[in-house]
Amino acid sequence: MRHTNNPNETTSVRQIIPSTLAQHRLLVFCILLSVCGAVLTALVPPLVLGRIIDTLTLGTMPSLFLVLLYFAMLALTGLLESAREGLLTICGQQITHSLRSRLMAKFVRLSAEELNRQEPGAVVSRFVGDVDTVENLFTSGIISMFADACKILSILTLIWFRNKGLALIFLLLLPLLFFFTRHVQKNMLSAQIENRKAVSRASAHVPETLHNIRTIHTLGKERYMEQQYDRYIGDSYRAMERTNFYDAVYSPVILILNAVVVALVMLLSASGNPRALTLFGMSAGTAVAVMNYISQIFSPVESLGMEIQTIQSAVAGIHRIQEFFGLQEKEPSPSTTPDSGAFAESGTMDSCAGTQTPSDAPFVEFRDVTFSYDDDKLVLSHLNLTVESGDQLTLLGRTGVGKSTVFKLLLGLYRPDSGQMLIHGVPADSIPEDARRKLFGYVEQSFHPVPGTVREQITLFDPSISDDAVQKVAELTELADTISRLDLGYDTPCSPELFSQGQWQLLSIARAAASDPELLLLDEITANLDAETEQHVLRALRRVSKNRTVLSISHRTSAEFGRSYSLRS
Ligand SMILES: Nc1ncnc2c1ncn2[C@@H]1O[C@H](COP(=O)(O)OP(=O)(O)OP(=O)(O)O)[C@@H](O)[C@H]1O
Repeated sequence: MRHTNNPNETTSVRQIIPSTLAQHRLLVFCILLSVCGAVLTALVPPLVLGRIIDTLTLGTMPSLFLVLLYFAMLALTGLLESAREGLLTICGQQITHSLRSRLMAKFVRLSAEELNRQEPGAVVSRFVGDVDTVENLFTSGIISMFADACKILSILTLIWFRNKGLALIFLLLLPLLFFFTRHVQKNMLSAQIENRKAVSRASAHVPETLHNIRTIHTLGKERYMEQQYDRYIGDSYRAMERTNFYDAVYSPVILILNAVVVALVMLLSASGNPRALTLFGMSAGTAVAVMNYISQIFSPVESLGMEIQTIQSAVAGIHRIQEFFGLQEKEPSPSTTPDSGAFAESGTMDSCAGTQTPSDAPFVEFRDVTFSYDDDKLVLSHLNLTVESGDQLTLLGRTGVGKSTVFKLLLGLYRPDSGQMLIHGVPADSIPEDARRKLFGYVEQSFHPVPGTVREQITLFDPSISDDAVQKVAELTELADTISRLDLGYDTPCSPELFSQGQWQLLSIARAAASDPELLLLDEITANLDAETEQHVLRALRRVSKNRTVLSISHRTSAEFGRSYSLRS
């Protein structure tokens, strides 16, 4: 079933973009003003220049006003064009910000099943590549296309009033020029994509060769690896050649076309033929203005091709982002679930002692739980297990029997197919997010650092965890001395070489204990440690686990913690 936790949260690109633009009306107005202003002011200088030339050809001096007007209009056009670019960039950034915020809001609401199905690379490309294509839609897509279309139309209109013959030539020529430009751009793009693929294959080939150097020597595959590398480099070279060819051909073709059109119009206007003169006749000043317009009209036609490309990529990007917004979310908010009871009121476990939760309910109870990830593969069958407050229990069992699955059900990531998974008598999956951090402390096989300082590894940026609490857990885990010996103590930025593997695992325990959780979940935490470090970690763990409920997972045959429970398939 697909649903959204917050029904007011917009999850449609087609709504996010207009609502972002509506929030920045002044910005949008300024963009439109600068776009239209730049198009109109760019038309004036050639006209003024034409007038100056006409005045000069009559043997009189042009007025200072005309000369100043010419330069002022050139400057104004430049100013408006740079303002347009700047404002478009700001607008694109606003849209990028809105899209990424909504994508992140969606990401944290995704269900565990959906997260499992997602390729990490594909998710990252939604946030980065696809959002960038939507930003480009505004910075170099729709608005630029509108500006270029206005420019072409206004130049054509002006030429029509100045030289109908030239306007007719352009009406015939521009579609041909447009299709030629698109042809060149498409071929260049496909050559560039081929080149990028070939370069990335060649780049990957080098570390792969170094990584497998012993196997290559052992199997005598040096020649084969060399040939592969040559092939990738050859592909890249051929693709580059194609790009260079089109690049080299396009500009001369446009310049020659420009020159041919100018020459044709000049020849016809100077031919003296009365028929030709009705279409092409013009004064010297108009000739200068027209030549100016001819050179101006080619560049927007060239840009139009790229803008179409940008819009096509943005449409594909919007489609992919929309797909992401359609992914399955977690079950509805617990505040709407009647049996989430006391958890929903304050979001903490303290309230569980209240009258709404049955006082005799065990801390953790698997009540006849049956669970499978897919319909055909049963992982847990009719599991009955009770953990009382203060209990310390180790789950034992061979690999694949479902020990980690028990934790996932307990953390409320999945729902049992049948039976009930209860915490203090409340279904685990209906416990609010903020109550979970107070309720569970989770220690995994290895430490997963977050970017930040040593303190932030422990607090996970939770402002409610005080410096005293950080110090206390560091002492409990015997890390306090090690941390105080660091240059910046708790404020030392974290890097892999800062601690040994055992110390990282101690930091993991400190992190789990920092929020003073009621239940500690330990997932084979000593699996990667040597015997001595293991004893060290277990000692720290015993101190942290005092007066706490602990549920641990172990591959071993005997329990590291309290009593044991053997899971069987
Ligand atoms: N996300 C998932 N989607 C589908 N099947 C899964 C998923 N996670 C685990 N499984 C399957 O469920 C079964 C139990 O896995 P689980 O990780 O709970 O076992 P385990 O007892 O913790 O194993 P180990 O001790 O090796 O970590 C396995 O057969 C595994 O392939």
